[in-house]
Amino acid sequence: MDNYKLIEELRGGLVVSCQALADEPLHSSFIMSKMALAAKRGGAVGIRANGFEDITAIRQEVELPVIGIVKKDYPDSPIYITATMKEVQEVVEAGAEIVAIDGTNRVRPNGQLLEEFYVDIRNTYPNVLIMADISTFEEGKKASELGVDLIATTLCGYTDYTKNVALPNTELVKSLSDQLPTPVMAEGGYWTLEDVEQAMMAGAHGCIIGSAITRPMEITKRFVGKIAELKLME
Ligand SMILES: CC(=O)N[C@H](C=O)[C@@H](O)[C@H](O)[C@H](O)COP(=O)(O)O
Repeated sequence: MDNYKLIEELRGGLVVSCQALADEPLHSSFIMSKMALAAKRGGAVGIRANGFEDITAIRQEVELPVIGIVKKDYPDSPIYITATMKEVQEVVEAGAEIVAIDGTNRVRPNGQLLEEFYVDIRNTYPNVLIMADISTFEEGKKASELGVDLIATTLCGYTDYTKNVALPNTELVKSLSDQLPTPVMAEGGYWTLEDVEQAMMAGAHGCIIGSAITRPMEITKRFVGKIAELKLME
């Protein structure tokens, strides 16, 4: 599929993020591949996944566009989503069509700035689509000016300077969608049908949901929390 068609496939659709890190109960490529299958049967238009093994297993199970990332903690660096070319290579070799990278203005663990990293990716993998995971409007604007193919609001709430922002941030989706030519995926903290409605009304190209669909421990906590709140009111 050509890249223009691929971006169109995501329009008005739901991408399901199928991720469970090593410390999570469902950590398993097999389980993630079945989560992806369930998402596909439910009507998802794409999958977001982490790491070579999960992306490969998902690729074998479903024929949907995959947004690949590699989460890795580097000492002394706050950047953990696809931080260097090594992680990009892993995503591309696993077969993802889209690589999502940290799209903030923070310095990468290898000292690179976003613009240098972006040029390296384009030069090395000219056919791979680049999604910038950003946390603020300014970061989205810069990523758009660089020429990324897609912007996602993934990191809003997860950088030092946005950690107090309430999620989901549909206002950020609106300002990005209104002012930039680059398609914007609403991502981060989408839990209800109303949240999704607001994001789509705000002009989102599509919505990416993880925890509310694929993290049963978080889903359980949410219900348990509600019951605990009700008990306090008795
Ligand atoms: C901040 C960060 O590391 N986000 C990660 C990015 O891939 C995932 O852990 C999230 O699940 C994903 O962004 C979807 O968001 P939510 O799970 O809130 O629907």
